[in-house]
Amino acid sequence: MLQLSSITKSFHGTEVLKGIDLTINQGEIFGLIGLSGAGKSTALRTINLLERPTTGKVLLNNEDLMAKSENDLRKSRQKIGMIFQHFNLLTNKTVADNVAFPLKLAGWNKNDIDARVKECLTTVGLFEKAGSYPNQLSGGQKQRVAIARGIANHPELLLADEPTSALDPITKIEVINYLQKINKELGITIIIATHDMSIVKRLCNRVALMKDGLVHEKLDVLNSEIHPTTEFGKTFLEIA
Ligand SMILES: Nc1ncnc2c1ncn2[C@@H]1O[C@H](COP(=O)(O)OP(=O)(O)OP(=O)(O)O)[C@@H](O)[C@H]1O
Repeated sequence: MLQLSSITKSFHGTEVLKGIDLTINQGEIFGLIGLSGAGKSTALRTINLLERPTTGKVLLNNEDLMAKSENDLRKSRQKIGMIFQHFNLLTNKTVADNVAFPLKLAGWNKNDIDARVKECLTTVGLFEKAGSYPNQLSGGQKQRVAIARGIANHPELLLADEPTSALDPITKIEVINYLQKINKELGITIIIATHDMSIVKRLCNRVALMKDGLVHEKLDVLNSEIHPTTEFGKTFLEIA
């Protein structure tokens, strides 16, 4: 469903992505792993053009996102939800209004928004918190609201940038379980950038190990095990 082709990204003349090629299949949970600074978050953010690649192509269902007009790109982006390490909720809006936000932007009518907000909050087990404000919630609850917001517009793809890094180990498992649920029950393809190998082993079907702005090795995750073939891959998996 998604193809990244020869993606490069430079910031102020420094190339931080040096030619990323990746194909992500419909329905999989794919991990971007690697050391700090390897380019995981930047690679993830090129997928919805939050970071526009310097060169290369991003194909979503064979459509070239970089070639689209602003209006068409806005529509394509509605197929891609995103969640972040620090949740990025609107603190002055209720939980329900946070989830409603992308639907308002997409021009939904009020009745449809209300029904969809209820559905999404129920999916993440938080309907009873609809009227609360983000600062009244725990970290895990905030991330679940962010997941509800991320799936509100029926995306095909959810991008997750370090989704559990700000959470304690127990809460982390709770969030992982909800990500698994939306993948299985709603068929949403998920791409996760993370350092956290425990979530990768629990959740992902495949991973790309990144090093210095390149995909160093692509690996299958089978029965929560990853068997790298390169020296760097073996060392990384030992220490991670
Ligand atoms: N907006 C930016 N401006 C300048 N440099 C940036 C910007 N965003 C990322 N970089 C640089 O790009 C490189 C890759 O960063 P990125 O955050 O993608 O790595 P990462 O693998 O996700 O690291 P971490 O695990 O620490 O989040 C780093 O050297 C970083 O400093």
